[in-house]
Amino acid sequence: MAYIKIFDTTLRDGEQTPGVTLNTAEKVEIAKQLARLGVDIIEAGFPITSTGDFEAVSRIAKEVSGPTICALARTARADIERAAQALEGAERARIHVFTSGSKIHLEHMLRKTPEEVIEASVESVRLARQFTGDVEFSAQDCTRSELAFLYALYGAAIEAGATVINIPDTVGYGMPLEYAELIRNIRDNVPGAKEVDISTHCHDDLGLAVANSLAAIGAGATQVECTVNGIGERAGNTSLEEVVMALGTRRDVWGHETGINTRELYRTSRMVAMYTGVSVPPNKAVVGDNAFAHESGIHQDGVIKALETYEIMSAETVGRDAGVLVMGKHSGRRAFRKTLEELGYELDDEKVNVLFKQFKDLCDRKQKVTSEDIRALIDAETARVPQTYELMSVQFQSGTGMIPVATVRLKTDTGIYEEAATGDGPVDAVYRALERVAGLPLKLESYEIRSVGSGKDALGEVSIRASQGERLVHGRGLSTDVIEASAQAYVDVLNKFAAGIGKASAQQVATP
Ligand SMILES: CC(=O)SCCNC(=O)CCNC(=O)[C@H](O)C(C)(C)COP(=O)(O)OP(=O)(O)OC[C@H]1O[C@@H](n2cnc3c(N)ncnc32)[C@H](O)[C@@H]1OP(=O)(O)O
Ligand SMILES: CC(C)C(=O)C(=O)O
Repeated sequence: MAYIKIFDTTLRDGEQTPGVTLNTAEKVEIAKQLARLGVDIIEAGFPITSTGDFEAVSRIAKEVSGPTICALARTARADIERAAQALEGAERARIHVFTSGSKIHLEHMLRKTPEEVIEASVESVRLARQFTGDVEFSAQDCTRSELAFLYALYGAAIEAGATVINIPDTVGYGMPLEYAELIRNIRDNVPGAKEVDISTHCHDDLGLAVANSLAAIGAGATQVECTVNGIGERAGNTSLEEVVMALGTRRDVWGHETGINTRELYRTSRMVAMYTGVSVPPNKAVVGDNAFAHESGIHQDGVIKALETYEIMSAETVGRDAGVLVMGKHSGRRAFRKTLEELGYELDDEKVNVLFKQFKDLCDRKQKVTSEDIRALIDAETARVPQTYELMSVQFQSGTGMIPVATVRLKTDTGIYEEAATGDGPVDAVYRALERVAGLPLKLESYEIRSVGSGKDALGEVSIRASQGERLVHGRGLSTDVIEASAQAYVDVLNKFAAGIGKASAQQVATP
């Protein structure tokens, strides 16, 4: 079993995410959280970049204890001296010197010969060693570099004093088997490589950053560079939470351990998402909203019976609330009943079946059905009286410059009846049409509408009070369509009058 060092570069490569800038206070807060999380190394910044970056590294070096604090530098004296200056006061300091390894970078970007690159690297590593005994050396673009040059370059860097050699897949070009082979080759062919830490630094251009990092660990790498939520340049870096949970959940495969307190993973992810403004996609492994949510009936039935049927790790392990059942159109009766119980309702099978049907109908009309929606369905159902009148359909037309007109269709014991009427507004037109069908003049005493849940497909709940003579009745309707909810409330009133419910003495409702 090996100990895999977690090198977090959220504050350096993570901040290279297009559009992201963190201020010093935010960086210090994140660094403190990374220390609580238990990362081994925090790459706090690239101090030559700006005064702000220098200050952030400087404060983190002085204020954050536990992890080694690292600063990035090109193979340039000014970069290295600035990095060393920023790291003053750190409990443990590392300077990370980088150059490039590929022909493409040497010819087009650095415009240096291989010999010049080796010479600058050796000088820079030596200079960095004058400030700290912990020097990491990287050559960008290793996966597109010639092996012979990499052997010479890394060999020279180790000889000059590098204590960690990092093998970046800078452009996310490597394939897992190929990248593992590269790590193995460097380990076996670079003099001194077995005496230093070999590190991975992968980008996610082809969605393989985590897979490549794991493959490298399998080939002998002992340090993984990664970022919280996988943020970083272009498509981002290896996601810290994914690589850590892959190592932990499949210890049977990898046989390694990390120093990460996984219970801090979710909180760290939330903090980074909040400060960077880069939100986590819902389907993101480990920290996404849906990572421990179960929506379909068969899965829900499984996890209610035993969590391990559909969960390979528990939500609590990564610091989240237990897996949740998301009620939606794919949910089944078992999950629905469990949700009712959690909401505090104990209902018999018959009621559950009626509600389940209403719930499924609602799911067809509404994107997200919330607990509040379910509660509203239960309230409406439990307050239900015998259905003398059943609303079959309601249609209306209204608009600027036209008189609203509504057509309603009601079913009773004696048949189906339809009437149309105009009104001052669509609800008034609907109520007049209903009044005609029922043949029962009612006085509307009050009308209230409120939204249940949020969003444009929230349910509208309409409550009305209507009287006939001395009798006063309260009716309720619930629908994603507020006019339909208004009609339902009126029909509820009609049914209550028909059932003899009301404040005053019973009075027969006219049959249409
Ligand atoms: C793969 C990575 O993530 S690498 C890190 C990327 N991060 C950043 O670039 C941080 C933000 N960068 C910056 O603020 C600026 O680019 C600075 C301050 C670093 C440099 O700014 P400038 O001096 O204006 O240079 P500019 O950015 O235009 O060009 C980069 C220069 O660095 C050189 N360079 C690039 N990498 C290296 C290296 N590893 N070692 C030495 N020189 C290098 C380039 O060849 C180029 O030199 P040139 O101007 O002589 O052609
Ligand atoms: C500085 C190096 C390690 C880097 O960020 C890369 O190659 O992607």
